[in-house]
Amino acid sequence: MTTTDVAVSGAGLSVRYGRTVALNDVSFELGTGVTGLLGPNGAGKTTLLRVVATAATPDSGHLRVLGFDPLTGAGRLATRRRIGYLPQDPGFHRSFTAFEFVDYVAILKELTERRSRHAAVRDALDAVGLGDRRGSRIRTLSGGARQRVALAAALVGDPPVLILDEPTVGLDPEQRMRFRELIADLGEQRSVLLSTHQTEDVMSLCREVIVLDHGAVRFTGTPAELTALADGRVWTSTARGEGALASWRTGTGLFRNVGTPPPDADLLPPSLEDGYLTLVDLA
Ligand SMILES: Nc1ncnc2c1ncn2[C@@H]1O[C@H](COP(=O)(O)OP(=O)(O)OP(=O)(O)O)[C@@H](O)[C@H]1O
Repeated sequence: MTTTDVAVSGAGLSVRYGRTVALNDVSFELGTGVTGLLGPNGAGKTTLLRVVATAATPDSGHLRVLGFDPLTGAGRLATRRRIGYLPQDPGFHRSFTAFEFVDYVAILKELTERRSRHAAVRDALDAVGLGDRRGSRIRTLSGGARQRVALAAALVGDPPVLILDEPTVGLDPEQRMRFRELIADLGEQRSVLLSTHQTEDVMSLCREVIVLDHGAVRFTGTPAELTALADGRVWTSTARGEGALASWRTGTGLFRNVGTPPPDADLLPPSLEDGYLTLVDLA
């Protein structure tokens, strides 16, 4: 990545909660496109997203968002105007309509001029396909539509950087596919940081992947490079494989194993999930 491509960068970021080290010396760069953030529960993903979205302050380290320093007062405001954040729990006021909720977020983002703000709210709801539902109360919407309202709130004001915390969680396969289409479109012009447990989302959407484990960056690279970590490390066998980090009987009755194969193993091409498992299991 050349310096001019870098929209967001972090260096040596650390966050502690009492004795828990949530982030430990994390450095990363985001360019245009979708960057996936993978990691086991408690790895520090939400903490990192909150730091980038200026919702949490690191104990140490540096952050740059589009040339601004969000850790200073003036830089924080400039950053907030340029970042859209979809948190894990958007904290909806369920009696709000979709329009009222997105408008409320737009006010928090300090879009103060009413007429242009309302136009921005309509644009954001149109972008997520909810233009005709903007008067619906949030409590009457399906889970997928609610997630789209949360995405519209992140999109209002058309920020060039989007931070999305597990946006496809709880969605059915069709809704997930629709969300993927939306996120892919958004990533064409913007920098999107997407935290997810869905390795398929990463494979189909992301230009780059960051793997966090125990608060530290374990991997940065392309989805193909993450997959390649498990080259020669996935095999099939009639019994549970010795030397396997993970081993399970598949629908065919044969075992699929990930780990260190025996010399005569029947090797399989790895998936991105295999690469990820290899990495975090070896931690
Ligand atoms: N406000 C807080 N107070 C105390 N500990 C916290 C707080 N927020 C996070 N932690 C701890 O920091 C660590 C990282 O949590 P974080 O939520 O960032 O992980 P995560 O990778 O997003 O997990 P998940 O995939 O389960 O959402 C965990 O050990 C968590 O318990």
